[in-house]
Amino acid sequence: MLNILSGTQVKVLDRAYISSENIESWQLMERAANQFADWLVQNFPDFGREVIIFCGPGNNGGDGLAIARLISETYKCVMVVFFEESGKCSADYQTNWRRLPNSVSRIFWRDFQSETVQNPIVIDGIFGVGINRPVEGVFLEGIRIINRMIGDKIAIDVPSGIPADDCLKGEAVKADYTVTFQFPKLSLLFPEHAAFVGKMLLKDIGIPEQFLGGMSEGRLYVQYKDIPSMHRRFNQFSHKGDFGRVLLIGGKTGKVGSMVLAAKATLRTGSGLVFVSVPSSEKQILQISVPEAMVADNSELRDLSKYDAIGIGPGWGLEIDPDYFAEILRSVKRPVVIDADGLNLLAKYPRLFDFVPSGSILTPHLKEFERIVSGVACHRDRLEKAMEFARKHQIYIVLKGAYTSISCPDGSQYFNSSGNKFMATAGSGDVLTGVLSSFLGQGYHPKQAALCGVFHHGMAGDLAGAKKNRGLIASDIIESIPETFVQMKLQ
Ligand SMILES: NC(=O)C1=CN([C@@H]2O[C@H](COP(=O)(O)OP(=O)(O)OC[C@H]3O[C@@H](n4cnc5c(N)ncnc54)[C@H](OP(=O)(O)O)[C@@H]3O)[C@@H](O)[C@H]2O)[C@@H](O)CC1
Ligand SMILES: Nc1ncnc2c1ncn2[C@@H]1O[C@H](COP(=O)(O)OP(=O)(O)O)[C@@H](O)[C@H]1O
Ligand SMILES: [K+]
Repeated sequence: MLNILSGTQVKVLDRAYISSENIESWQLMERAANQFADWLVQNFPDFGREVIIFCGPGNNGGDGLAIARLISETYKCVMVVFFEESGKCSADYQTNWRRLPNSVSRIFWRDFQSETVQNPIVIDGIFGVGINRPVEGVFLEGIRIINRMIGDKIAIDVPSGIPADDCLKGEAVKADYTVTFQFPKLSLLFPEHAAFVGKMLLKDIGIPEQFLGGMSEGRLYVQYKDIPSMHRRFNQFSHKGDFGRVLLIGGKTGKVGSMVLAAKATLRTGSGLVFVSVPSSEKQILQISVPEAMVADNSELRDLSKYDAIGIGPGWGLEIDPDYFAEILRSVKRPVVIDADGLNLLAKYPRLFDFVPSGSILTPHLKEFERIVSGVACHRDRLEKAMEFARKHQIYIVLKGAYTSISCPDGSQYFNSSGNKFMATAGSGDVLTGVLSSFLGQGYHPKQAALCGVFHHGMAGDLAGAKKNRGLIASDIIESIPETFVQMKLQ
């Protein structure tokens, strides 16, 4: 797992690593520039296009200059636009300025005429994580020039203007791609910055993970390689009971489809027995749509101790008696998954939080979260509030969206890397409820259930999205869940 450090820690990390490896700081910059240049050459193979690189006065600009040198023999025309005379810039900027070959043209920002270039590749190296105040003056002009230009725009590390860990105040470069180094900077994961970051690419510059671990601030980025070892293994003699009995509660008239999706997803994630509680008028729909599931009648709801996991809320409606909900929560003696109307009921009747079993997993999307903790200013604020909430109630908050975050009662916060925009379609969240309930029922610790569940759900969405693109529907995610286990070679 990759630690996400704050912007101010990047310099500390750099220094510590450089001294432990006995290398020069420009050599680390060279690795970053090489990674960027390799990606550029592979992805933009029209070498006749002009490449314009905007270089600010710090190491982000230094990266830009190193990149200019590295690509100067591949692209026919490479130009550096600079803002300060080299003597006033960072030491590694100066080193790379001296190493610029003659074939790279250099132009002072005020003399640059953007109208004279046609469809260039524009590289933004004005500021990276070292930005420490809102941008104004010449650099703001630079950002505006980039934003006015027409071409492919690629930010080095961070789109200039965006603070590494906070929300943008003012203007910033609107990039199509951001190639970031070592770990994703926190602010690249904020929904408010989507139009600035574009597609994020993560490039390793060779600082070992354990090095970052020593500086951990409790924020981690979860990738494919982290997941298989988190799974429980089952043996050849495993039986239905080992894979868990799961109960799902929800699905009022007109919304029973949410229970159909959740039940199918629970089964596809490997649960042994799935029971569903829906209003009696909806039972038949459920039985016909999911013959593998059993419909729980009210008498079965009296003894909740026989279920290994319970998922509550999709399509439930807001008319549910809060005392009935409280009774369910009180009588379950283990963590539950709460989604959709389960969350809306908690927001409507906050006293219900007192009954939520510790270790439970709550899965709000941004709106649902805001109903629970009103007054959210931006994503930074949301993440802090989610963290506080998780600690206070000793629960897991799965804040859904791109880079879904998982805030844990122990103060750690994880960011998921799988998933895609095509999953923003009705019922995707119901599928997640099923996946999470299934892992809880299979005996996973709630943290493992949350991390594995969110990752597999996103990965299933990626597999389905590769075939269905924007035609993806929630059922496609369900059908792709088994492939996620096959690809990870899970037993
Ligand atoms: N391990 C890694 O990740 C690696 C990171 N690397 C790269 O280094 C980048 C970080 O470089 P960095 O620290 O030099 O900061 P950077 O963003 O270039 O700007 C700082 C300069 O701008 C100034 N300044 C700040 N705000 C300002 C404002 N609003 N308006 C005007 N000026 C402002 C500030 O000076 P000040 O005025 O505050 O004294 C300073 O001169 C990082 O993003 C990545 O690209 C790789 O090369 C190697 C490995
Ligand atoms: N742009 C995106 N990138 C990655 N995942 C996404 C994106 N948009 C939505 N998702 C995922 O799809 C699911 C949508 O859930 P939710 O908003 O509850 O949908 P619904 O209420 O329609 O079931 C969440 O798991 C979320 O993380
Ligand atoms: K930048």
